[in-house]
Amino acid sequence: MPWSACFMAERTRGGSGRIGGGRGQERPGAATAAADRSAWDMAPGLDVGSGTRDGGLLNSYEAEPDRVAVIGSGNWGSVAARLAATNARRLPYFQDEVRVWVYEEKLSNGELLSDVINKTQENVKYLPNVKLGPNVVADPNLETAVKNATMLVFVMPHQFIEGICQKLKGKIRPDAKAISLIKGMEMGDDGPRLISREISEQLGIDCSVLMGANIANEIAVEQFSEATVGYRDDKETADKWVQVFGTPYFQVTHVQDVEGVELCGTLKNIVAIAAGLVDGLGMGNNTKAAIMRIGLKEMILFSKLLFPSVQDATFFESCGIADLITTCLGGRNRKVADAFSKHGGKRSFDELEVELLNGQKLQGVLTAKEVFGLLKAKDWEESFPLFSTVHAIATRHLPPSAIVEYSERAPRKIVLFNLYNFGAATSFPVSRRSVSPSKEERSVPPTQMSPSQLMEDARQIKNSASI
Ligand SMILES: NC(=O)c1ccc[n+]([C@@H]2O[C@H](COP(=O)([O-])OP(=O)(O)OC[C@H]3O[C@@H](n4cnc5c(N)ncnc54)[C@H](O)[C@@H]3O)[C@@H](O)[C@H]2O)c1
Ligand SMILES: O=P(O)(O)OC[C@H](O)CO
Repeated sequence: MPWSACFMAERTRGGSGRIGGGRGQERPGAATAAADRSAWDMAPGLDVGSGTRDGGLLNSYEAEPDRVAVIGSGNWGSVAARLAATNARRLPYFQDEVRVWVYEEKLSNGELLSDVINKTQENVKYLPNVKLGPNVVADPNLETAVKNATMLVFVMPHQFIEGICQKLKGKIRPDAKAISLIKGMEMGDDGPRLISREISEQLGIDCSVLMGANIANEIAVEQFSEATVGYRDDKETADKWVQVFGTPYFQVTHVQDVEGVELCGTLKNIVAIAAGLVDGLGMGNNTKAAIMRIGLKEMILFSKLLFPSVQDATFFESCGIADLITTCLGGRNRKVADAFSKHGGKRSFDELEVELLNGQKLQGVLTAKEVFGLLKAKDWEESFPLFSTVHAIATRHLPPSAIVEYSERAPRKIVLFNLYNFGAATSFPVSRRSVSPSKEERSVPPTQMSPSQLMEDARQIKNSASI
């Protein structure tokens, strides 16, 4: 795609977004290492994103350039650091250094990962053969990694976020802004909690999200991609996040729908597991497209049941349909589910994750479990046959083939009622005996989560699913 076309594009829904405008400047005195610089890096005079063009951002940064810290250094964390470092070098309103917190580990040659990153500018374990940039500093100490940072980028597997937030309490600037690149959610005693909410509540700071069709290895080699920033009400900060990450090859827009954007990124991982399962079964494109369609429908319904404010249009941004497609075609969730399926469900996801991903982590299996916990609590399973079946397969209560046998047409209640009320099913196939749920189980979801139209949609899905 020619960059000129990108520059002309009107980008931001509900904003004044425009690509181009030509105010971008090389930061005076910025570290330069021509060998490490992309064409974009070398191109002062171009700017990207949807932020205020004519001095707005620059003026607001004159007092103190922002300092970006990246918390997490896996596959995507390393690419996020590379993007932020590129922009920190070239834009005057960012401090040059981008510090990255590294979960320290010893490599097979005995060296520490953070030492190697600092020596080679390369995350040899999680993003080999890609230079992160001369201004990236790897720091295994969480406290010093975030010291004085005004912009905190959270990017790690979601299961670790709670512990990290605990450690960060009292260590960050109270005026810091956060963004979560984490695709996942948590189930607390009080119900589901999005990761951005967890960060916000634990640390008392604003937290936006960035999600999109973003297979990290492709962005690392600067193939054209898009992403969506979701923000709550602080558009100025959303503009800044666009400046932190946007490049001509990584087009970032923003929408005022933080929950919608985050739930897209979170839920698509469950659908990707389903897509991998059908791949492993040797099924073709039609089957995978059907899985993606059903999955998208469940993503929309689930998101709106949880947050009625979620906007339909969000599902058509990069964070929605585009991420669903790329993950189902080429992501890690798909890859491991494919292997699980090929092994007939005899080897666990945990085992295959270790074998296939070299320390990288899946999010889909855990997310399916967390989402299923809520479906069960609300008696929503029948309205979410694909999500429920993925969980039953991943926990090896159904065979991989159940993904096509049960998605959107089978008596999910039977399977899951058996699973949770009478102990786990031990052999396949699962009986189709009808089991009536109790009165309590039939109770409708709480009214604050179920606008009448949504519940009507849910009822329609439910009816079409029953046999
Ligand atoms: N990789 C991608 O293509 C991609 C793209 C978009 C979003 N994401 C999302 O970004 C998030 C982070 O994924 P990633 O790809 O950067 O990571 P990853 O899966 O590549 O790597 C796992 C990371 O977890 C760290 N880790 C291991 N044990 C830990 C612990 N106890 N505490 C803290 N950290 C620990 C490892 O050091 C490593 O940095 C996930 O939510 C993922 O869904 C990933
Ligand atoms: O590799 P996955 O399955 O974790 O997906 C990666 C990204 O989320 C794709 O946008």
